[in-house]
Amino acid sequence: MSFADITTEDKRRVLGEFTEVKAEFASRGWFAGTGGNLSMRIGPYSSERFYFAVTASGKDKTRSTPEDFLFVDQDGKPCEATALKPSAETSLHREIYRLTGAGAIFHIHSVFNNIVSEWFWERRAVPIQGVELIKAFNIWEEDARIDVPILTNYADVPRIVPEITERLDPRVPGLLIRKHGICAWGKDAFEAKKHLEAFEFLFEYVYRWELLNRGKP
Ligand SMILES: CSCCC(=O)C(=O)COP(=O)(O)O
Ligand SMILES: [Zn+2]
Repeated sequence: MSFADITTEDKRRVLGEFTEVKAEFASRGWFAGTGGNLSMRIGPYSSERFYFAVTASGKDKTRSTPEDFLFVDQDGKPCEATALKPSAETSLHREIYRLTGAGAIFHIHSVFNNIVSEWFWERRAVPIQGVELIKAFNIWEEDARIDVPILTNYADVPRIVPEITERLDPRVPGLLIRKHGICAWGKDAFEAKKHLEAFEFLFEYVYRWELLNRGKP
């Protein structure tokens, strides 16, 4: 199946859902300074061939316009004639889709995700244990522990890709990039949003817990 076989109705459905999620994240202040990018997969999937809608690069993502998204293929190449440029971080989305077959990937910058990524940089992971919201990742064991990987924030974005390949943990639907932000994903937009919200809650928890424990005897 090629991109041409995807129905207009399907494209409208994806873009409708996409527009809603983007507006919701904008209302939370998750796109400061044009930072952040979102993608949603469309059509059938194989790790060698897939398509997704992605936010256009450099846009003010707090606004809704007819030029907010474009469709690209597994190589990040536009599927239709367009003057829009895909997100500068499309290579991260491509690799996560290739490895996981996810249905949506959301990347946002927040103060809490930036701070914890620096605080735990020497460990290359943020450890989180026993907090209820770990269950949002469908991890139900008693006192579960997860380690959220932290990747190097290379200015040349494609250089981050091999670290995704190496560090992605199938149990943990998110990756931090040092002093940059998080990519969180799920089988569809609903699940990717749930995961992103859970990560942001957990990062704020970790931040506050570390602060509270400074100087504790
Ligand atoms: C001004 S933020 C720097 C780029 C970035 O990290 C980001 O998330 C937005 O890049 P895009 O190309 O997707 O607009
Ligand atoms: Zn970013």
